[in-house]
Amino acid sequence: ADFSGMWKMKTSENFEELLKALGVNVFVRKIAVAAASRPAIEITQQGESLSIQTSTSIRTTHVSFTVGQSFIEDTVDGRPCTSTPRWETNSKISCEQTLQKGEGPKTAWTREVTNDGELILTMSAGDVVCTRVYQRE
Ligand SMILES: C=C1C2=C(C[C@@]1(C)C/C=C/C(C)=C/C(=O)O)C(C)(C)CCC2
Repeated sequence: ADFSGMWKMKTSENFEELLKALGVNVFVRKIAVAAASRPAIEITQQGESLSIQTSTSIRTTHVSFTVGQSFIEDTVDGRPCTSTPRWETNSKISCEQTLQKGEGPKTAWTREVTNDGELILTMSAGDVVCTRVYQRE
């Protein structure tokens, strides 16, 4: 599947609950929820390699990875982890994360391009799952 494009968010559910499950305090959660309500996502893909830039008013993150190869990124609450992305289907990438240090709930993300051209991101922490749906600009 092709994840490339400029994506804008259509819906988000459980984002604040995700941050709460990760122990983010209410003050920072409110800032993050506000900032993450209007993200600009830019994905470029060459074969199995993806580069994802996630821009918000207060923080922009940039990850590049090749599916099947572990890489280092931050969890959504900003903690360094080792991520291992793999194809779950030919249009869905599943990525398990392992914290580099310290303890915390098990985190993971999935990214999927649907048949009607939407991008679905799920981020999980323990049994809390946040689902965000994007459309191409
Ligand atoms: C603004 C964000 C902030 C945080 C994480 C992030 C980066 C949340 C954005 C996530 C998005 C936009 C995900 C997506 O839609 O892919 C922290 C909790 C460290 C706190 C500071 C503000």
